[in-house]
Amino acid sequence: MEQVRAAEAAAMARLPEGTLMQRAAHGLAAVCGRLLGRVYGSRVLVLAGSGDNGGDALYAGALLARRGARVRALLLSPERVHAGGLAALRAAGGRVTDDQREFAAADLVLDGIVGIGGRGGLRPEAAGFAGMARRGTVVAVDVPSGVVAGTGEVAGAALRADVTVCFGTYKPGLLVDPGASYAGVVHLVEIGIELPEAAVTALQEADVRRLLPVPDVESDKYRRGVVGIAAGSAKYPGAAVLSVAGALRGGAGLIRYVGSAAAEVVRRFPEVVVSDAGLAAAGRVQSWVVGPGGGDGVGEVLDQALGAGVPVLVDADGLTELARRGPVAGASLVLTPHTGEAARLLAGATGQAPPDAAGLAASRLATARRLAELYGATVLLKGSTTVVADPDGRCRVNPTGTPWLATAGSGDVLAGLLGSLLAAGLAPFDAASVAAYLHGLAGRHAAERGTPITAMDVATAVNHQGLGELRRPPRDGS
Ligand SMILES: NC(=O)C1=CN([C@@H]2O[C@H](COP(=O)(O)OP(=O)(O)OC[C@H]3O[C@@H](n4cnc5c(N)ncnc54)[C@H](O)[C@@H]3O)[C@@H](O)[C@H]2O)[C@@H](O)CC1
Ligand SMILES: Nc1ncnc2c1ncn2[C@@H]1O[C@H](COP(=O)(O)OP(=O)(O)O)[C@@H](O)[C@H]1O
Ligand SMILES: [K+]
Repeated sequence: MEQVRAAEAAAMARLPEGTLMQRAAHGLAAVCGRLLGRVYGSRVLVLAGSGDNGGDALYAGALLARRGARVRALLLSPERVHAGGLAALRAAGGRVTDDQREFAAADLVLDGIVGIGGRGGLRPEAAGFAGMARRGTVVAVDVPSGVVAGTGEVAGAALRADVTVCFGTYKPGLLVDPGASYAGVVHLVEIGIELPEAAVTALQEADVRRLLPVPDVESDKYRRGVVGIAAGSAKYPGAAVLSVAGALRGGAGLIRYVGSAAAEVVRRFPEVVVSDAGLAAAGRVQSWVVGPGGGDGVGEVLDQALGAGVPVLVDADGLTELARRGPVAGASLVLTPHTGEAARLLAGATGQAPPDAAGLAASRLATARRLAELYGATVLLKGSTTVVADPDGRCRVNPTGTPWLATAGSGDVLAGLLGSLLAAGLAPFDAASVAAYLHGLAGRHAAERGTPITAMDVATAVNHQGLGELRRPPRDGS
């Protein structure tokens, strides 16, 4: 958020005073007008805190009042309210109220309590609104109050918005849970600020299209990439089948499977080359996937993979084993923990007791970054919002996915898919973020009818036609 402030300061220095706030307020009022349909005669409540966020809300309230809305403003700190915003609202016919019942009666509530200047949990006078019954639409100004704009963390209560109108740039807190679940539909209003490359980004369809490997005339199966899958055990043979299913859809030219589920794997996928000897006997690969359903023998498998000189993806039982050892040097590593595994990994690296997994889910960006730094690895932290952190500090939030993906074995499919992209030569950070993107889209496609899906449905859906389009260059060649 420091970058946003610096960019705003630079723009403000160029522009007449108040220009950015006026742009923000006009964009905000326009969205509110569309949501209301008929502005004239509608009831609007502005919740105004003491900073510029309250200023935006009051100016937008004034614009709606000029169009005939009955606008009331509830001031959370009347002595420190944005004076210009309040004067504009009054001049337009709006009034100040202290009647909290306006909240339930309003057709539209503008949440201008705090924006990017919010610190700590909402103060008690504001927190009460978080749980209050409402009839109308709640529109958050820039960010739902109570959500930390830079991280998506929520310290205590936050206002639940139907729509968030953010200014200049999407704040990470609108894209990462738990914050994202408070934001509703997010609209961006351009206010003319120029930002440096953001610390947290999200892949767009065009990025995925650019990154996904497509075979050309010179390709052969080895050049397309060979992925090695060391997964499954007597107890969990299914994990082997599912990670191979994911890998087959990732675009590698050949899959070598090593482990005790070789018979199950070839029965289902005759195209896979299998062996039940060690990794060294498997032949050359360009990446190893270690751990899904790995069972007790996973330690030795991990040792062999780490010594193979190719990128290694460690998942599931492999992560538990890695946590026992703590950070290892030498290999290019991708770790794919859910929050429970992340807790173990943190404990393994710090020697402290494992932190509470729910707490890690509430601070997803910080958790992924910390693990990436501690293990010198690319970390894909799974869950309601998947985030990918690189040891070089970059971070991506995955924009696709659906809660239907929370089904046994879907993580195995993701591991195979990601391993396949590594073998095809994508850098670990790109491979992880593209895999999460495709996995999330496949999950959405499989769950299109709103019925439960299986992990194998997800793997199959990666080949769905819509996703296949991502591998085709656009017709204009751009
Ligand atoms: N700086 C700019 O040029 C622009 C800023 N804009 C708006 O300005 C906002 C940032 O404004 P500010 O820097 O004034 O900060 P905010 O208005 O976001 O918050 C600061 C105020 O809120 C109070 N506050 C902090 N934490 C609180 C909490 N937990 N509970 C209750 N009150 C709390 C503080 O005492 C302070 O008065 C942006 O989010 C955006 O809405 C827009 O107008 C666009 C242009
Ligand atoms: N609430 C949720 N919303 C969206 N995706 C989820 C949610 N919970 C889990 N997922 C996704 O489902 C997959 C589950 O993987 P994982 O936890 O490894 O399960 P398993 O080990 O059974 O395969 C991950 O891709 C994860 O991001
Ligand atoms: K707000």
